[in-house]
Amino acid sequence: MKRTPHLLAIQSHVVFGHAGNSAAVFPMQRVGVNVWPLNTVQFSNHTQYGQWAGEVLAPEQIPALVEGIAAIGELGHCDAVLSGYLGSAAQGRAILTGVARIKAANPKALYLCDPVMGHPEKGCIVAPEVSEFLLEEAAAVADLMCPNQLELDSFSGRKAQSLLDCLAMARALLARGPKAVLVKHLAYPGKPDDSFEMLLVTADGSWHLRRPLLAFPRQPVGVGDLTSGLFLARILLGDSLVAALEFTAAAVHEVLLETQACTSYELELVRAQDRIAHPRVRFEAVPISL
Ligand SMILES: Nc1ncnc2c1ncn2[C@@H]1O[C@H](COP(=O)(O)OP(=O)(O)O)[C@@H](O)[C@H]1O
Ligand SMILES: Cc1ncc(COP(=O)(O)O)c(C=O)c1O
Ligand SMILES: [Mg+2]
Repeated sequence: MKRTPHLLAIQSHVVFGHAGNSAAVFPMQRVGVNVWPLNTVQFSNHTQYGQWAGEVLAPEQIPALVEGIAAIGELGHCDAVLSGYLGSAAQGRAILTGVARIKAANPKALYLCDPVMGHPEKGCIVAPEVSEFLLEEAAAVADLMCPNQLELDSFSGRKAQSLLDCLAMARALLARGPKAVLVKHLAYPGKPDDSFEMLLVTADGSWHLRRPLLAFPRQPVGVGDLTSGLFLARILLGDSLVAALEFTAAAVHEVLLETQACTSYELELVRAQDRIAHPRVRFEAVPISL
């Protein structure tokens, strides 16, 4: 029988609704991964409501919790680490300490870093020390990085001018260490208005994927976290990087269709669970040749 993979997911938790682990844990479980959620914050709701209650986890708790799992002899079973929103660079460094400990226990373990920087237009910006940490420290350790366009622009210090420019920026990030860069959401002058696009770049090639852009009165939150989580889950389940991208795009699209049909602001993950596990739509990742 095939072993069920184990994944340590280090990101935020919201009591109500879906962002961070509250967007990613259930879908990763639903596709067949054992998830170990380590919540970096516990907030009442995601920050795009403009108000919330709750607390941030002290950075030293992250390696302490990892050490606790080592103490019961289970750390070597960890196949991957996922990290998302960081409250501070100190929390990021604590995650890297945890990743180093896990890689020592299981050298095959993968680390996916979602370099969450927030959306300035939605009133959510991370401190400059966090973006600097992500580029200068986390990129060197991460096996996979999943920025959106804003995050890629921030790493590059400029705005992308074309699809080829996005590709060049993703390759520059790849050169800092990751084996693959998934740009979860592309934006560039000339992109068709009705498409939502993603880009995968590895040492072996580059792939571009398009899916329909759906209309929402208010953009749902947690889509990036859902995307990174499903991408890593499918890789652990044995998909190639390209197959994991195609599955993820389809499953996320199914969630958005369900969310749109319910006219809900929060992602309809429970209602969409069968569609997550068995997406009915399919989008092809097309190789880009220069
Ligand atoms: N097919 C789609 N149609 C419309 N909006 C989408 C679609 N897919 C994702 N989105 C929206 O696009 C954004 C996702 O962008 P991205 O920058 O990858 O992620 P996030 O901000 O969630 O990390 C979110 O605002 C999400 O609600
Ligand atoms: C607590 C929390 N975690 C994570 C996120 C990231 O969500 P997204 O996937 O939309 O980038 C947000 C966004 O507001 C948030 O409030
Ligand atoms: Mg995000």
